[in-house]
Amino acid sequence: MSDIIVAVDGPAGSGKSSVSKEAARRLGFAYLDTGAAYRALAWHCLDEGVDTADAAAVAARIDDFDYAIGMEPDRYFVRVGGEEITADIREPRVTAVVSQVARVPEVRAGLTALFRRLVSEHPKPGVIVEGRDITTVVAPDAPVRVLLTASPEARMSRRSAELGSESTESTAQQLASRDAQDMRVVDFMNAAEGVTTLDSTELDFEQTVEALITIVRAAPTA
Ligand SMILES: Nc1ncnc2c1ncn2[C@@H]1O[C@H](COP(=O)(O)OP(=O)(O)O)[C@@H](O)[C@H]1O
Ligand SMILES: Nc1ccn([C@@H]2O[C@H](COP(=O)(O)OP(=O)(O)O)[C@@H](O)[C@H]2O)c(=O)n1
Repeated sequence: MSDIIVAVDGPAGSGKSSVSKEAARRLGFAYLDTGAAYRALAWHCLDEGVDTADAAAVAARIDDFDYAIGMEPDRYFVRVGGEEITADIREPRVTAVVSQVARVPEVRAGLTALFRRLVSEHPKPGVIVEGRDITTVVAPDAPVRVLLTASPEARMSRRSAELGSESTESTAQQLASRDAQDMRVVDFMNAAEGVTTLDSTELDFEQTVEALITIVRAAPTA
């Protein structure tokens, strides 16, 4: 059982994955990227020829979804049915349909149960769990809950720098449209009661990691 659960939510490109992974590494904690599971299920649907716009067809895939994820910050991997798909789930064709998969209630219920099991089974002294609904749905009782934000301009320029090849304009459009679709399901733009907002717009990567670690260390149970 992980003692300290650190819940981190925020919009696309705010730095959730990279900052959470590095903070977990320095704290000796595990790290759970929940977006990877939604991406992996979307990849699986595409692989099986399932129409991702068909909610019932997508929901039918959740019960036998054979998913594995690395929660060691230095040994991150994603597998479905034993096949390693760590890089595949970041492909634009997956990113384009992941919000359709994530809006299906049966998918959210199934993956939420999976995340809670993974968090409870991990042997590290703590775990940082990042996504969109961790502070509100997956782990609302976590002793540390953070909303990681950044201005739309900062998020878009970070994401387009990361993707390199695509034009900044199309990256910005895709990011904004995915956030808008995701916001219909769960609010990750406004901090829920008791959630600390960490705005990284004016912080570099190192400063953001340090700020998150400071919040974790200041928590009563940490
Ligand atoms: N504070 C920051 N300043 C500059 N770049 C950052 C900062 N935080 C994260 N990044 C970079 O921005 C990109 C997007 O971060 P990522 O962790 O993938 O975001 P998210 O998981 O929220 O979508 C990555 O290349 C990451 O290294
Ligand atoms: N807790 C979560 C995490 C991700 N998601 C969905 O999964 C998608 C991919 O999440 P991600 O964290 O990999 O996205 P990025 O912000 O890293 O691009 C999001 O666009 C949401 O549709 C979700 O619904 N709930």
